[in-house]
Parts: sequence; C-alpha cells; structure tokens
Amino acid sequence: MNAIELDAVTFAHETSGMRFDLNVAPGEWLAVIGPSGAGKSTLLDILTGFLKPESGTVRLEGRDVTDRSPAERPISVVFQDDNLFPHLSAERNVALGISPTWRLPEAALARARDALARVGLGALAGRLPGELSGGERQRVALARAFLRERPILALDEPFAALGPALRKEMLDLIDRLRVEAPRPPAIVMVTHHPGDALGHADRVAFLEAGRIVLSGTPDEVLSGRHPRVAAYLGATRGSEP
Ligand SMILES: Nc1ncnc2c1ncn2[C@@H]1O[C@H](COP(=O)(O)OP(=O)(O)OP(=O)(O)O)[C@@H](O)[C@H]1O
Repeated sequence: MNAIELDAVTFAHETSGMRFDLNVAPGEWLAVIGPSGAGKSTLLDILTGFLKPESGTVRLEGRDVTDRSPAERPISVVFQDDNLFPHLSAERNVALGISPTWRLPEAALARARDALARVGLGALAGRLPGELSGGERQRVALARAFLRERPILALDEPFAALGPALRKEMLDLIDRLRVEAPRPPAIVMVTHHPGDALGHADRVAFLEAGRIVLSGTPDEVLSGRHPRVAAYLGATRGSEP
C-alpha cells in the first residue's frame, strides 16, 4: 500500500490547469522541484487538504481523503515560517502536537522536552519562538512534526529562509530523525534548491506547467539529461548559493 496516491487529480487556478498522478511509498522522501508557477504549492495544498481537487482521488494510507479537511488527514506540515504559537514556549508548542489541550499533561511536556533535546534544543525548551533563531524555530517545528508520528510529513520550503550551511544541517537532522523514528514518515518536500535533494531525498519529481514531467532518483533527474530540467537547472544556478 502506498502512503500517498494522487490519481488523475485536476485543479485549475484562473489561468493554469494542473493534473497530477503520483504515488509515494511508506517512508519514501520525495523532493518536488520546478520553476516558479509550475504548481508545487498547489500539489502540496491538494495533498494536505487546503485545496480540494476538481476531479480525481487523493488516497492516503489506502484511504480516500479527497473530501477530508487538513485536520482529518494523517499528515504533519512544516511551512517556511509561522509554524509555532508565538506566545507559547518551545516545549508547549511541541507538546501541543501530541496533546492539543489547554492544560497540557506533564507526560506530554516531558515527551516534548525529550524531543527538543534530540534536536539539540534541550537547554532552550522554555524559550518563546521570538527568542529563538530562524533555524532553531524550524528545529522546534521538526521536533513537533516527528513526535506526532503521522505517516506523512509535508515540507513546504521549510528551510528557504536559512543559509546554505544551516539548510544542510536541517536536511541532516531530518535524515537522523527518520532513522530514529519508530516508523519513518513518507516525506514530500517542496524546495527551490534542487541540490537539497542530493544525498537526502530518495526521489525527485520535476514539475512544469502543472504536470510532473519527470520523476526519478536525484542523480538521474538532476543530471540534466532531460532538456526541460537542464533549462530549469541552468536558470536556478545563478541563484543557488
Ligand atoms: N490563489 C490563486 N489564484 C489564481 N492563481 C493562482 C493562485 N495560486 C496559484 N495560482 C497560479 O497557479 C500556478 C501554480 O502556482 P503554485 O503556487 O502552485 O506554483 P509554485 O510552483 O509553487 O510556484 P513558486 O515556486 O513561485 O512558489 C501559477 O500560475 C499561479 O499564478
């Protein structure tokens, strides 16, 4: 059984039509790349349930969730920013991932502290998000996402605001959290940095004009043998740090 199946899913914004067919295996890490406007965010929004497709089926863990809201789907999402409640400490933010109640039980807080220690933030568990750096905030968001143990993790350019060295650190952290997870989630990661996939993702999907044009191992796709991918890589090279 696949973790994710998008079957003939269509969606049209005012000027652009999309159609996606995609399978992601349990525990597989898929990076989604492609030019601006290709449909990467739309694909993720359909997967997470923020957009409802016009036709087709979204199946997660074998269950048809096409009409289900984001909260009803077995997914955690980490965005580029605004993942955390600004008035709550890091440990409370993480604990809310497993115990969404106002009066957090001590057991949930203890698990949250443990999760923060595993991402190197044990000493900062009591800080508010505003008292953490951008990279630290994303560590908190990742700690929460992995603690929830949802079968699917959607990453929407989570490290776009970070410099290349920090991005690499974060990708390494995901590698480690995957290995340590009782059941590693399937990951779909939208990124504007194709190089992020190398050494981390299992597969890369290249999107253009609302279609998945090519899907393969990072080495295959990023070799640039496909002319459309080569054109995209050529265009991004100038901006790739
Ligand atoms: N709310 C909207 N209303 C109308 N058109 C939209 C809307 N959101 C996206 N689009 C259009 O749909 C297409 C795909 O947009 P999408 O945001 O999915 O692309 P993307 O690959 O994520 O782009 P980027 O890399 O710039 O974030 C684009 O042509 C965009 O202009």
